[in-house]
Amino acid sequence: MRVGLGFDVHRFKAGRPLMLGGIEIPFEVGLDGHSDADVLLHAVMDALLGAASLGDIGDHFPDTDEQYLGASSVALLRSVVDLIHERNYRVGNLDVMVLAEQPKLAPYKKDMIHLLARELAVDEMDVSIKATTMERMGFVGRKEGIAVEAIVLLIDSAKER
Ligand SMILES: Nc1ccn([C@@H]2O[C@H](COP(=O)(O)O)[C@@H](O)[C@H]2O)c(=O)n1
Ligand SMILES: C[C@@]1(CO)OP(=O)(O)OP(=O)(O)OC[C@H]1O
Repeated sequence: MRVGLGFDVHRFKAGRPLMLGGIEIPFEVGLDGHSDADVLLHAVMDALLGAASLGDIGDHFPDTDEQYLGASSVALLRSVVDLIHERNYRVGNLDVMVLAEQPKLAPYKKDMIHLLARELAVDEMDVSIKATTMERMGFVGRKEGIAVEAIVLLIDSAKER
């Protein structure tokens, strides 16, 4: 078994949709980024890549490459999951912590869990998404952006046979 840690931060930006966990969330601003800026999926990808010692998302999808301009993070996640499966790993479980003063994410967690379970090929019980404010402290507390931490367990399928 191998464990991986992911962390990402994106700044709020007006005029963009807010993509989080593959879901478009109704909110007054979105997040800035080269891709669709789905900070939650970015942290999940880094956790998966980290668990497999495959670098980070910047190594795989450089923000200097035009092909990733406006890219769907769900599409990027699919290629990361393919890499993981090619190396005979399967996901054991995923735990995500979203740090966001706004918006309230509770109504959207079920949809995010459904999407992540489908993309990671695991049961919904193996995906956990939690959210917290920063009690108005720091950049999250000032509503400048959203930060996400993710931790994932990979299981070596070859060793299970
Ligand atoms: N963006 C957020 C932040 C928090 N929640 C939910 O509210 C609970 C209380 O948050 P505190 O930061 O005040 O402890 C938290 O446990 C989450 O259930 C949320 O949905 N979206
Ligand atoms: C996803 C990529 C590539 O489009 O761009 P961003 O959306 O800016 O995201 P970030 O987490 O800053 O870094 C990874 C990038 O290479």
